[in-house]
Amino acid sequence: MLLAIDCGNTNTVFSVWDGERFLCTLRTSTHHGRTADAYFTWFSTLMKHYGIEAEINDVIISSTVPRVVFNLRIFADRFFGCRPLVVGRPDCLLPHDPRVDEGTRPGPDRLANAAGAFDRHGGDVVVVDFGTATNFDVVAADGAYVGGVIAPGVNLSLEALHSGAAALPHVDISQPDKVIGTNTVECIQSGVFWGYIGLITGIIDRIKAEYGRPMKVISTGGLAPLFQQGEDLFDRFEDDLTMHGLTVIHRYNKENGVI
Ligand SMILES: Nc1ncnc2c1ncn2[C@@H]1O[C@H](COP(=O)(O)OP(=O)(O)OP(=O)(O)O)[C@@H](O)[C@H]1O
Ligand SMILES: CC(C)(CO)[C@@H](O)C(=O)NCCC(=O)O
Ligand SMILES: [K+]
Repeated sequence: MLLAIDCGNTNTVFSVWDGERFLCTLRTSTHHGRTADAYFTWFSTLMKHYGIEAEINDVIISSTVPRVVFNLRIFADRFFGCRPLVVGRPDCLLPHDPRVDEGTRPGPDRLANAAGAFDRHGGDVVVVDFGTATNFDVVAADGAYVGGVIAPGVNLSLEALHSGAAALPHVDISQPDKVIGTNTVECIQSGVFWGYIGLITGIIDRIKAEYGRPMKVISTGGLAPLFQQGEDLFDRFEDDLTMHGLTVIHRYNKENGVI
């Protein structure tokens, strides 16, 4: 079985894939100091808790935080006896090579999103991924990742207001009923929520205009549903898109004899 690890700047997600479906999805915060032993203690405890018996013999990692890969490699080697595939490294093949400026290293989560979106929908897709950053990943007709947009994430924007302005409290995101807030919290929520609606709409419209062909818009990431409510921004929401992309990349490497 395959263990797919999606390590973001805020959270790290482990999913076990049996070849047809995900048996479980486990989430922890990202810490570069976490050791291989600590990962295994956490992972095996939760697997036992959910009554899942999985014989893992392959591991694939997408990490937007380079430093955590060291301990995750030891984790894969020590507990599952395998050399993990690390997306973005030269020895991990991609079904379609990205077309970006020379020297650019697209985030592995974006490469996984592109592989997952192409597998499910074919090309001419834009993926909107709501993580620490909000990124828009454009997948061409032939499946290549061809770039996109990186914007500050929702929680990062809220945090920036709180840390940069002495009188502004920490606020959680929610959808305000109206735009004109009548207290500080409502004003912040309005700014970030409606500002974000404008950002998403504006960027998607501009991407479509520049791209010049009809495109599908797929959203992913924990906060995507919040922006879908009552708005017609995305064609689909697919929570497991990055993980699905990792299984696609793993399968491609297996078929091509890399592992
Ligand atoms: N309705 C909500 N209100 C507030 N926070 C939410 C809500 N829904 C999800 N979240 C949080 O939003 C964050 C976004 O989730 P997601 O897993 O997509 O990105 P992340 O893990 O934070 O980012 P990264 O992948 O860059 O580490 C998570 O921390 C999640 O707990
Ligand atoms: C944009 C993020 C932070 C989104 O997780 C990640 O994909 C990343 O670190 N990317 C590297 C730069 C790039 O994608 O062009
Ligand atoms: K993510």
